[in-house]
Amino acid sequence: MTSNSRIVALIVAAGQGSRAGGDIPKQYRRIGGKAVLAHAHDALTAHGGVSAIHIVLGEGEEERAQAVLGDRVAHFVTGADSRRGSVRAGLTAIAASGGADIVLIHDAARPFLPPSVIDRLLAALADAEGAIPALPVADTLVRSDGALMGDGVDRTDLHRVQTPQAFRFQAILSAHDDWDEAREATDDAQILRAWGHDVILVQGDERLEKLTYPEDFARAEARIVGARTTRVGMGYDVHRLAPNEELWLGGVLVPHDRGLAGHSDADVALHAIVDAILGALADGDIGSHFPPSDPQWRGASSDRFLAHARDLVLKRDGRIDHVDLTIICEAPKIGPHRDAMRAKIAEILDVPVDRVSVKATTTERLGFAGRGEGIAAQAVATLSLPTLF
Ligand SMILES: Nc1ccn([C@@H]2O[C@H](COP(=O)(O)OP(=O)(O)OP(=O)(O)O)[C@@H](O)[C@H]2O)c(=O)n1
Ligand SMILES: C[C@](O)(CO)[C@H](O)COP(=O)(O)O
Repeated sequence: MTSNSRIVALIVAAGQGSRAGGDIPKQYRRIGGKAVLAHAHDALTAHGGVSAIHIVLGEGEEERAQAVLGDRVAHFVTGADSRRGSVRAGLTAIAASGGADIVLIHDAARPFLPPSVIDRLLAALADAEGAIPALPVADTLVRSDGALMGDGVDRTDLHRVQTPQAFRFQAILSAHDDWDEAREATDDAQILRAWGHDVILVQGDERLEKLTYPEDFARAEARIVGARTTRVGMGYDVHRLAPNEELWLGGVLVPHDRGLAGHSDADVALHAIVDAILGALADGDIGSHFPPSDPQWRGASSDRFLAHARDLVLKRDGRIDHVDLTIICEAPKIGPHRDAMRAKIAEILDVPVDRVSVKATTTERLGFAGRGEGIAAQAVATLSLPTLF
């Protein structure tokens, strides 16, 4: 694998989910408010190396799939009666749309995919045409003899095999094309191996468990709901007060004899909140998302920057628990505008207004704010994010 390798993900989601029961196939059921298929898509997209996602669906399921995927992007392919047939249909579609160097074949029914597993798989492809995640079997294994226990099975060297399975694309495509249709195979690594290639085992992950039976969903739900962490970020910004400028503060146009100067509308309060949210996400700062050198942000309303920060939180399945803003200036008085600012910030962040605090202070006429040369703002944002990975 080189850093230029084109890595394409293939999610198989054309099964009936008959063992899982329920009214709809398991890939469309929700865990933590998000469809199983969307979890799998997000996990693959979150790995920066994946350049395209193909999803194999049951016949006529495109609308249902797009409904649960929202604005996530994927190429849809119609599947077959067996998982093997569905994978083959997906590989054929990838070949027809430009091919790939590497393909990651993944069950939609394995929604929790840590990026570290993908890293291990891709690294292993330096030494083989295929690599799969596997976990050693830990329990005692026995055959059943009706309701009775039969002979024990030696568990030495036995592993549970998971997905995604990583392959050099041409190798797995050829192996599938050459496979005897009369035989079944429960995974793609068997097909590659039967064609004469080595497949490397890398360490799998307990979180990758496949959703197969009804009780698996309750466990998955408990995992995602329980596993959240609180993140706190802080932001600070200053802009200069200048004549002939409008004064935008906290998303509100405040009447004043001067306004704040800057590349955008210079709303120092919203900028501080954006940086606080980005800080909690550990995702750079406002300048790295909206470079001042980019002319498209000249005079831009800072509402857009704050909406962008909100969307980054939502994309990570996060929630904005609280924002605390302090505006530091001698004038104008913030009190008369406080409620309008709180309402506006809450509207942009799409949170109840009681999660937004706006405070103000002077610096007792000391420093640049005290002399009325500029306005400063600082903010603290508290987020709740999933901690699965
Ligand atoms: N004809 C099929 C069968 C399975 N799959 C996909 O293969 C993955 C793993 O299969 P499995 O857990 O066996 O899913 P189902 O076949 O849906 O389950 P069941 O056997 O209980 O009906 C699932 O994401 C499933 O959607 C597929 O794309 N096409
Ligand atoms: C491919 C697979 O996920 C590897 O463990 C598994 O074999 C697919 O599930 P199935 O029940 O065998 O269809």
